[in-house]
Amino acid sequence: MNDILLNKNELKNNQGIIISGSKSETNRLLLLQAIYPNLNIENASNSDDSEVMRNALQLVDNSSEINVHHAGTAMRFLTSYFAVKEGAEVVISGSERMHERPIKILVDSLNQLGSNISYLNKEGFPPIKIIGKKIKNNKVLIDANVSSQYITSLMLVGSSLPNGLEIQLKGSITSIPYIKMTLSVLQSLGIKAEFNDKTIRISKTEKLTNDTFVVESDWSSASYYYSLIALSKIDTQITLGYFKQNSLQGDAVLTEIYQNFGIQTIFTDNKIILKKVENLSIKNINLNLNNAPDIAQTIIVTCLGLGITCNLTGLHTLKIKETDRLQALKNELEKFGASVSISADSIQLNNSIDFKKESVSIETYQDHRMAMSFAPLALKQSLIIKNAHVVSKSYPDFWNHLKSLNTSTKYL
Ligand SMILES: O=C(O)C1=C[C@@H](OP(=O)(O)O)[C@@H](O)[C@H](O)C1
Ligand SMILES: C=C(OP(=O)(O)O)C(=O)O
Repeated sequence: MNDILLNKNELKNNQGIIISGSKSETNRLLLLQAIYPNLNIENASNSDDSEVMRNALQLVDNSSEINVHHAGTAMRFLTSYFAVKEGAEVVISGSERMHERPIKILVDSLNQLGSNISYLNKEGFPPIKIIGKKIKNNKVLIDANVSSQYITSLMLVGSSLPNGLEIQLKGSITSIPYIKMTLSVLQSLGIKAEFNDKTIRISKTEKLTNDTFVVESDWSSASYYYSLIALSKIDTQITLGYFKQNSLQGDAVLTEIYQNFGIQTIFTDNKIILKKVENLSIKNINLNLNNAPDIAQTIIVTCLGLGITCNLTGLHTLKIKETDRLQALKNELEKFGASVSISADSIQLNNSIDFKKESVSIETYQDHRMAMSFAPLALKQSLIIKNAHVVSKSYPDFWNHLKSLNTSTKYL
């Protein structure tokens, strides 16, 4: 499968869609399962990124080469895992893009603790070589402004260290809900962990008091249905499982954000019903998405589809994700005739547009979220999504699920 043609269409009624488990929760739990083998994970993610994590952690040989492909969480979480595993000797590499995604902040902190990690190519970037060490130190300082994944990575190994771990965060803290997710996962398994102001403390824990964790489905994946419903007629609705009202995932903020686009979220049992209840007449929206960077692409494409201008801020991390997402969005949104400006941490969609008769071809830059965030625009005009298979990084079922709602999904 390469490119996919989405002819202009309306949503069809359906029996509801079950989205697989959150990749963020799953990748945390897989690492914890490697430390605490009795841990039982239910509704785990079927994403490529979780598969990469699973395979890497199943290595029996202490001396191995691991390729994490595009999986940022796997790259960062596995670095700490092997760095504190006495006797391990591994090389971790990834896709070309992964070798442009910085890791120095995490490596410096681990080496400060007593690890032995070196760069095989460019200083500060994967591939890296790790020689696992027994870590006796229990205090570490880390820059918190570039990626919360570095902090999660340290938190996940903290309870396995002989003296636990105290992590001091330096500077402003980015993507905070992901740190809180890690904290909640640890606490719910019975690991003593606290996060006050700029200090995180994880206590040494031999055994989990609760050894089953049910992963909630992935809210970032749900965002594409919010966009589809936002671009549909009043009363259109869709049911998604399995979600809960008290989510650990910051992207559950979708329920609030999409009220701006006339969408109501109804929680019933373990599912949500998204329903378009109003055609609101807002013309412009301003949002700081520092807490929910992964839904920025979804939201700006919804705005384009609805003819709303928008100003999204707090997005400095988008430049170091699967692609430079700010530049990629600008390139693709401008194909529709939109005027888009970007800065180091923001993006503005400045005008509304007229949709075209001919299909528009969307480049996806090896970024699953470029493919999935543009797909809902097929309710407004025909699209060709290039390299459509990229979605499997987080949501392998995406095109099949979309097809169950929309008759015309054609592989080219
Ligand atoms: O911890 C996690 O599971 C994630 C943290 C976020 O990254 P940053 O902290 O680098 O923004 C997010 O964008 C990513 O998709 C998943
Ligand atoms: C940024 C993402 O993932 P990662 O950083 O784990 O590659 C994402 O899924 O949008």
